[in-house]
Amino acid sequence: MNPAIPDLAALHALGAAQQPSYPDAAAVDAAVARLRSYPPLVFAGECDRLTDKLAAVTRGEAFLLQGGDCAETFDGVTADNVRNKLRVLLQMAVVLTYAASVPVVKLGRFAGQYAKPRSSDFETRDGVTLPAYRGDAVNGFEFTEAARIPDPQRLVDVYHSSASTLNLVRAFTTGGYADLRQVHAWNTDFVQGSAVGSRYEAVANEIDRALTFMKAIGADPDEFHRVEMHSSHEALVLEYEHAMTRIDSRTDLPYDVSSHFVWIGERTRQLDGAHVELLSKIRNPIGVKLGPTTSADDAIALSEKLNPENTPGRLTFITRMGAGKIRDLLPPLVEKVEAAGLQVAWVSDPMHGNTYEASSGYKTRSLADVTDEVQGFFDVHRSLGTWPGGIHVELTGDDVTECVGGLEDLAEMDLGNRYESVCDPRLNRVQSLELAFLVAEMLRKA
Ligand SMILES: O=C[C@H](O)[C@H](O)COP(=O)(O)O
Ligand SMILES: C=C(OP(=O)(O)O)C(=O)O
Ligand SMILES: [Mn+2]
Repeated sequence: MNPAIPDLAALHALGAAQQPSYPDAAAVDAAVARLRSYPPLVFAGECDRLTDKLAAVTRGEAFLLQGGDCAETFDGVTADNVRNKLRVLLQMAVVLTYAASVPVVKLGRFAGQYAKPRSSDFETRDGVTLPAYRGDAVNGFEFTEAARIPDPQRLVDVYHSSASTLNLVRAFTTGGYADLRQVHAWNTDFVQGSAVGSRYEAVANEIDRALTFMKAIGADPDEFHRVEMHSSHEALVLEYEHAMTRIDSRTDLPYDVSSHFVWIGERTRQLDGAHVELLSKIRNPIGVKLGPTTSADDAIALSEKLNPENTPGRLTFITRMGAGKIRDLLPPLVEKVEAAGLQVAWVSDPMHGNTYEASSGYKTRSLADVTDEVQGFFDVHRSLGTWPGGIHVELTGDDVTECVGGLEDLAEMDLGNRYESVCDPRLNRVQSLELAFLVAEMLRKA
């Protein structure tokens, strides 16, 4: 390990929030040793490419679409599931690119998104209290004492599940599934019959015409054959991220090779804490979630520590204020960070500030709030003359019933029909596409 990277004990000594309490230290050491022996999941050069793309976002020349599950599960690593997630991201990207004529940087919240910070360490059901579920990386979702014990072997399973997911994503995105000439084929099943499905079909028809025109004037159709899709997750469990941090042979610099992009969550962004320390050492492009308690000084200090060279593309601030607060809280933050001359990409997470509990007990979000936060984000950036650089969304390619609202008018009483998330409520495919059309409209005006 590069001497610049503190060892795990030193990191833990800094204080690390939201970590599992493993009962068996020897088993942790064994899992970490196993992970250290595994090959990288991504190549450092790919991370650099993503940094370059995010530099374009920082300059206002591209838009970031980051999306996927709140929490991936090991059981969810199936061909259908991965394909459906990819498909909705491709459809959204097409809508955004076409309607706004802006390059869209595609970043999946997948192939590693297995660890969850929680607001409480415990969960109580029918008078029984057990440790909270912290993601498949840590413990089991099943509500039993045995399942909820943190098991470090799960970190090894995270590696293998991420490898399978990434392998399939790479196959789909380079092997023809993501070919722009497939733009109609992505519009299948339940989406096709929806209002937003027909709107998409109209865009797809126009893209067809544009492709035919380009072919006629001699453009190489293979240009449209592949798509670049990157992976990302929250860097939460120190053992995993530390074991996957390696020295790049080209540059002799450390990269977290578990994902192209990793971010620090709202609950772990303490300036002198372990997560900020570890991510300050790696060379990947990174993000930090900024919630409503973030002061401009906090954001500036984070930028100085995480991006001391002020490299464009290195740092993305993902704001998640809530629809009711964004118009008040975002302006002073953006103003001061920009006045300090800091190079950051500004991205909106319109999900995490808008979660509430429905009367049925389900955690949910309303598409109206989600849209309103994104609108507020665009309004603030427009008034300050800064670039609204992207969206970070929890979504799925399936027809789930987790968030309310949208053109299908999903109501709170529908939530039980198909609520499958093991953590936060995700937009379903129709809601995701609807959001893409709304954001495309905002982008066009921006
Ligand atoms: O996204 C994940 C977080 O763990 C989540 O927003 C917190 O949810 P909780 O309040 O259910 O723990
Ligand atoms: C936990 C998450 O977000 P935040 O850190 O912003 O609460 C998340 O992205 O799932
Ligand atoms: Mn979440």
